[in-house]
Amino acid sequence: MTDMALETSALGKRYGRSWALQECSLRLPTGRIAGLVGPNGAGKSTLLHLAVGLLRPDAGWARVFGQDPRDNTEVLPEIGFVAQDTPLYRDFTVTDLITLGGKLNRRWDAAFARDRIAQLDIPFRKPVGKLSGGQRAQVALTLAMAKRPRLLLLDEPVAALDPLARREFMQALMGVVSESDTTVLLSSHLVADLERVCDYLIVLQKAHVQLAGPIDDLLDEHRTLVGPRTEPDTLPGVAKVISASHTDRQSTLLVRTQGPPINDPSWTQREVALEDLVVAYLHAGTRTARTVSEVTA
Ligand SMILES: Nc1ncnc2c1ncn2[C@@H]1O[C@H](COP(=O)(O)OP(=O)(O)OP(=O)(O)O)[C@@H](O)[C@H]1O
Repeated sequence: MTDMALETSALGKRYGRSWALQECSLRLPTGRIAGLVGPNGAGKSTLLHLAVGLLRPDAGWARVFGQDPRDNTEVLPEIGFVAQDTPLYRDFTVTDLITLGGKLNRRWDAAFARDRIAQLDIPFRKPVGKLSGGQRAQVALTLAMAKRPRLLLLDEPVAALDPLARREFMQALMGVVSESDTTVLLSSHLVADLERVCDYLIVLQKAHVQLAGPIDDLLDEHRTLVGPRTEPDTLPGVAKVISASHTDRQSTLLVRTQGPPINDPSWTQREVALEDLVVAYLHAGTRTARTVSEVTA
């Protein structure tokens, strides 16, 4: 029995001559709520589709709870997936979809689905196509959860929602997850939303994983240093300079630390905000287009 909900090794997917995802090695432990962040075209949907077995890798492998989702249909009931734009049968009512879910899924908690839709005050008898975007997103999440999956993959579930609906959706997601032992991987462009609910982060840029790990560890391992203008190749206690900006007199560095604490008095140290960390790695990714960090479990 593995304690990894999702594990990939050198995973890659190519369209023609372009890699949509390349050399992706990740280990997402069970019980995490992980955010997958990256700009348009970074490879987020591709990774999620590979994880659910909807795409075949051109390199490497993906395993969900230790099994290849393409070869092992037994693992599919363990995975709930809500694709981008929450595609649902638009002429079906919520009641129809709950009934359909019962016919298509081995393990199906219709009572949970009905209770949650009633709590959210979403009409059961209206065609789904006539619901608001926020209501449709909630219906899609409810149906995915009614499957009682052990891994829930959500591709930009809040993209269509206004800020209030977004916040409500994220709170609902946290509530639902805290009542079960579901591992969640959700993609979004909005780091602030992810920060509120996620305890694990994966940053993708140009088909490559730039950074991955538990958010607390990532924040612990990085510092902003402000000091006299310099362009240092090495600094004691620094594994890597991720980003640097300079004025005439002063340099500001975002660094990944290593080993003993940095105690050079010429540098003032600050903790790093998650958004700044993500932005620094995305900029670093545009410069190198290669992985700049090993992936930590
Ligand atoms: N079916 C396809 N055929 C050809 N290229 C594709 C296909 N699907 C994705 N791509 C390309 O693969 C790359 C990664 O796309 P992907 O949809 O995974 O990115 P994403 O990070 O989810 O983007 P977004 O935030 O815009 O949804 C992009 O360059 C995209 O154009």
